[in-house]
Amino acid sequence: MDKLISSRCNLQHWPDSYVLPPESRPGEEEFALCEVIPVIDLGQDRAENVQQVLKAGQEFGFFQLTNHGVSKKLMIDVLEVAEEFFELPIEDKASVYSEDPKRSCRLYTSIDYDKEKVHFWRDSLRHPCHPVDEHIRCWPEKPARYRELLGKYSVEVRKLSMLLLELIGEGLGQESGFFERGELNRVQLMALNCYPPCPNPSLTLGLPRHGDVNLITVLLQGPVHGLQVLNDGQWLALQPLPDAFVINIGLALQIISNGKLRSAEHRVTTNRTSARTTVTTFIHPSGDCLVEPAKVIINNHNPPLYRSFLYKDFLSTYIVDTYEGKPPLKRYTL
Ligand SMILES: O=C(O)CCC(=O)C(=O)O
Ligand SMILES: [Fe+2]
Repeated sequence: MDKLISSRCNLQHWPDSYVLPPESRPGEEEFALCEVIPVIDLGQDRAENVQQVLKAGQEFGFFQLTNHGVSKKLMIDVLEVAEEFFELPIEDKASVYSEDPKRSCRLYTSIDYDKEKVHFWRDSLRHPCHPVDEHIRCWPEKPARYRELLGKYSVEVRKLSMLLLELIGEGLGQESGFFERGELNRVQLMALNCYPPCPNPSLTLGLPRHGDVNLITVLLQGPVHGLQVLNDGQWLALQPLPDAFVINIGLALQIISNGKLRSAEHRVTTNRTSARTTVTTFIHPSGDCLVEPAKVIINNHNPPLYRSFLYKDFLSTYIVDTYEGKPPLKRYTL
C-alpha cells in the first residue's frame, strides 16, 4: 500500500525512481492545447456520424464525442465517486489493493511496479464490468454509491461503445453485428486513474507513450488536462471538453480494419497543482477470439497487412514488447 503514489503525495521532492531517462522526459515545454483533434457531435444523422467517426479514426485515431446519449449527471457523479475512492482512508482501500496482476479487481500503482525500471505517477483501480451482475460483487464496497453508480455507468458506456463499433463496422463495409460475432466485443474493463499533483512534471509521466491494445477506449476526464496524442511526430495536448468523451482506436481494431483505422500512441503528463482523475472503459475481444483483418476489406488491391492470431496471445506479447520498448504489432505484420 505504501507504494501508492497517492499515499505519498504532497511530496516536496520526487523519488529518483520516478525520473525518466532524458529521451522520454516531457521537458519544461508548455504544450498548447490542440484544436485539431476532431470533436464529433453524435446528434447528426447516421450517415454523417459514420463518415466523421471513420475519418477521425483514419486521420488521428482519436476524437472527442458530444451528444453521445450518456447523461451529464451520471458523468459528473462517476468522476466524483472516483475522486472519493482515491481519497478514502488507506484501511478502506486495502481490501482491493493487490500486487498480483492476475487479480481481476485491483488497486495498484504505476504499471508493473516491481519489474519496471522507472515508475509512473499514477494509481489505478481496475476491474471487469460486463455483464455487471457477474462482476459487481468484486468491486469496492466504499464509497457507498460506488457499485450503483458504476454499474449504471458501465451499462450506458457499453451502449455507446457498441454504437461506435456499429458505426465503424458500417464505415468499413461490414454487415451489421460484425463485432457481436464470436465475442469480438465481449470484454469490458474499467480503470479509474488518479494522477496526483507532481512537484516536477518535466521529469515524470503519469503514463508512458503507448497504444491501447484493445478495440476501442472510452475515456471520461474532468477539467484537468494531461492526455497527449502523438501525431506526425508531435505531441498534441488534448483539450478537456465538458460533457465529452475521448474515444481512441486500439491496436486490435487497427488490425481488423487492416490499417485503415489507426491506433495512435499517447501518454499522460503530470501537473504541479491539480490531481487529475480519469475513468477509462476498454472494450476487448475475448481471449479465444481469432483476430485478423476483416475479410470484406481484403482483396487483390488490399492484401492483408497482418496475420491472424488469438487475442490472448496478442495480450501476452503486447505486454512483453511494450515493456522492452518494441513495437507491439511488428511480430503480427506481414
Ligand atoms: O488517463 C488518461 O488520460 C489516459 C489513460 C490511458 O491512456 C490508458 O489507461 O491506456
Ligand atoms: Fe491508453
